[in-house]
Amino acid sequence: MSKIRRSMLFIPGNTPGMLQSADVFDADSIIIDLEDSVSVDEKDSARILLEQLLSKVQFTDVEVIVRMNPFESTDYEKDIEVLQSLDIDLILLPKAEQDSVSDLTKRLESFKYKTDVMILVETALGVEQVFDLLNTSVKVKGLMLGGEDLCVDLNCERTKTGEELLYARTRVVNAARALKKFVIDTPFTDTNDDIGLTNDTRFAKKIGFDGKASINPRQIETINKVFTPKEDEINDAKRVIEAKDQALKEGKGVFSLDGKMVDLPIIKRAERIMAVASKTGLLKEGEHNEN
Ligand SMILES: CC(=O)SCCNC(=O)CCNC(=O)[C@H](O)C(C)(C)COP(=O)(O)OP(=O)(O)OC[C@H]1O[C@@H](n2cnc3c(N)ncnc32)[C@H](O)[C@@H]1OP(=O)(O)O
Ligand SMILES: O=C([O-])CC(=O)C(=O)O
Ligand SMILES: [Mg+2]
Repeated sequence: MSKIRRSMLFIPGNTPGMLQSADVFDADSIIIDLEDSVSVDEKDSARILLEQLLSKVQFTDVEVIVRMNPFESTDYEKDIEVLQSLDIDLILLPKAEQDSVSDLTKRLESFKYKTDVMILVETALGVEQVFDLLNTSVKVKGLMLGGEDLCVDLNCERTKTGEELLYARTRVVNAARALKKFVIDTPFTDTNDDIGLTNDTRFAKKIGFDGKASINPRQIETINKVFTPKEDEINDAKRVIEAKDQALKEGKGVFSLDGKMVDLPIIKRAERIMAVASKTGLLKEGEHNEN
């Protein structure tokens, strides 16, 4: 069963206080950041802190991701050196473009390193290359869209309603779905605007993202709620699946439920809702059988 990734919490890699309690916030994944939230002077100490933390603390209920520094930076080599010895789930490669994704995946393959890669698409060129980036290696499992850097590169305004990201958002979702990889939306950076966060997260879900990045623990509950199926959705999905089982016995491919047509795409949607409900612990044993 693939992992559930509704929420991913960024934590600056030079903040021992925030890192100690990283697994109490209910985020599905944490992203320990060595890149833009850590100043140049603090990069070495962040790498040391990361090694110490992961040698002492075992995070069992949360996926652990580390955002490294970009390919062009002097810290890239130093990060790879440290990451090779760490037991983490994913490396997040920022400013992902063809050269950097090829370089990182080749190196990881050459040291037979078991950790996989998530790419951070946040340049205009990265958006245009996204299908090929995801297709570079089986090590690339999914992507995150980075709206802040992308808007700098695009020289556009960064608004709360995000019209400026529409092309990039739909393009990265399409590429990820075409290749069966996961796809995570950019963070909403006003930590005091829960209505804005809710609207932005609902929109991300509506257009196909699996989850959304966050920068503050106060954002996690809202994001998880949007990406978790509601009780009535689960009940409707159960009824579709029960009706499908009955229709199959009767040899019917299409049937009507409450006056609405049900055929294969609607059944697949119901099965997907049940799969997410199952991964979030909302079903009783035996209620969902993923095959
Ligand atoms: C564009 C990008 O690249 S985004 C990714 C990189 N950016 C980041 O990683 C930023 C991460 N977030 C943060 O550093 C902070 O949340 C900020 C700067 C945005 C806001 O800081 P504050 O206003 O101090 O946050 P707030 O008042 O909500 O903090 C409340 C508590 O949550 C903790 N907290 C805040 N953010 C985080 C976080 N991301 N992870 C873990 N704990 C956190 C604080 O330490 C504080 O704990 P305390 O009560 O024990 O002192
Ligand atoms: O990782 C993210 O989603 C945030 C980020 O770097 C950006 O928006 O530039
Ligand atoms: Mg960025």
